[in-house]
Order: sequence, then C-alpha cells, then structure tokens
Amino acid sequence: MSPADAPAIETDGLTKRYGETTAVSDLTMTVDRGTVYGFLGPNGAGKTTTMRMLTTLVRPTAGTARVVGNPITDRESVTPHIGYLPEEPPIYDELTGREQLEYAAGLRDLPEAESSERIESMLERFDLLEDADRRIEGYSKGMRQKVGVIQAVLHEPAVAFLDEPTSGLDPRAARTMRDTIADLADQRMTIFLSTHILPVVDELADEIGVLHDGELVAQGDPETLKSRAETGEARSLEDAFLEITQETPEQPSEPSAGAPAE
Ligand SMILES: Nc1ncnc2c1ncn2[C@@H]1O[C@H](COP(=O)(O)OP(=O)(O)OP(=O)(O)O)[C@@H](O)[C@H]1O
Repeated sequence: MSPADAPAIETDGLTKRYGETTAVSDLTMTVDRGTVYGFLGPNGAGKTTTMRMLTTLVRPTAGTARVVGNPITDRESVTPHIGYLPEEPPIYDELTGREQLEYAAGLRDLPEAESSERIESMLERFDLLEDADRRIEGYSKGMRQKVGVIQAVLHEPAVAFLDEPTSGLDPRAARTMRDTIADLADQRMTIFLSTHILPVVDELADEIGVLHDGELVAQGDPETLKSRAETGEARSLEDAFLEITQETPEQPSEPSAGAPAE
C-alpha cells in the first residue's frame, strides 16, 4: 500500500512498559485519513505515552505502528507527515510569536513566501496579530497555546496530534480552535485529539477511542458510544465515559456499552 492510500494511523499490539508499569497494553487500532479521532481516557490511562510513541519520541516495548504507512521506528520517514502539540508546547521565551513560527516553518523547510502567508493568516485567525512581534516571555498561557497549535499544523501535516488543544483558551479562542480543527479535517488532515473536555470531542470526533489502564476498552462513533447497548437509550458522552471507565476489577476490559474495542 502506498503512503497516499495508507490509513492515517495503524497500530498492532502496541505496548509500552516502564519497569513494572504497563502504560499502554496491546493497542490495536486504525484511524482513517481526514477524520477527527477523539482519544479519551482517565488520568494515567496511557494517552500521552501512545502519542509519544506515534510521534516517534518514545520507542514501543512491543508491537508495531504506522503513520501514513511509515513505521514509527523510522523517525525520518514519519516526522515530515506529522505535527504534535504536546502538553507543554516547545516554544522559546526569547523569540517573538512570529519569530517562533518562522523558526518552526524553517525546521520544516517550508518555502518562505508560502509560510509567511500562512503564518499571517493563522495569527489573524487566532487574534494574535497585535502581539505577534512581542516576545513570548510576556505571553499568557492561552497565547502560548495558540502559538503551539499553529506551529503543529503550519506545515499542513497529514496527521496532527493535539494534546488538550483548548487548554487555557478563553471561550472565543476555544471556539476558534474547534472551528480550525473542523476546517483542517475538511482539508483531509487527520486530527488525533486527546482531551478531557468531552463536549469538544462530542462536537468534533468522527470516531472515539477510550483508553483505560493502558487498554483500549471502547471504540466507536460518538452516537454509538452514547447509546446504551441494552436499551438503545441515549446518554451524554460524559455518562458514557464514566460508565466505560469505572473500576470493575472482575471484568476490567468489558465496557457496558458502546462498540467493544477491536
Ligand atoms: N517516563 C515514564 N516513566 C515511568 N512511568 C511513566 C512514564 N511516562 C508515563 N508513565 C506511566 O504510564 C502511565 C500512563 O501515563 P500517561 O502520561 O501516558 O497517561 P495519560 O493518559 O496521558 O494521563 P493524563 O490524562 O493524566 O495526562 C502512568 O501510570 C504513568 O505514571
């Protein structure tokens, strides 16, 4: 399969252990191109570890994964196709917002004319134009977050991994963020979206995966996850999430509703 036809993400038995702790256990999943995949799970479920493996920052203990057809063990083949917004975006206090984005574009070898146009339009979209020539050390948390997101998608990667993209944003900026994610997905970018803010996932995700104690315990589109398996009755995504991730030591991997994970 050529990279152009390959799914955005495919994992097979992906596992990461840290000593006695199994952070991610036998994760097998497929994310289609151009979709928003909501990646949910309680604190410590293994979401960040999964994203760090898929972005080549951490090596799996076992299993395999491909991002647009490229094995994650081959960092050079994967990185041109991905963007990553981690919890703490890698930005430099001593640069201005605009300089930071120009620097990020340079690392990606973007042609200057194209990148400066894109930087301007993203700065405008996120209401950062007025502050673009101030040093980042004077930015608020939300302003830093905006710069982090812009630099994750500036090179129009095939897959953007976004960890809590609306963190620290005021309601208007959070709205802009959600609209931007929807626009990017319309342009066939795949968004791998990890957040605890369930209405954001409910609004944007085509598919949701729920991780619990390192295992994928439920997967499906939002409506499927929200409908009670036994009665078909609808509930909120929050109710579904709480039910799926409640501690059931006797049957730890049996979600009570929603499509079971593959
Ligand atoms: N570098 C590490 N060394 C040891 N244990 C780790 C390391 N990174 C993660 N873990 C452990 O792996 C498990 C999964 O952590 P991870 O950060 O992936 O969870 P998460 O789902 O992203 O949580 P949160 O929602 O709180 O950010 C946790 O038990 C954590 O303590």
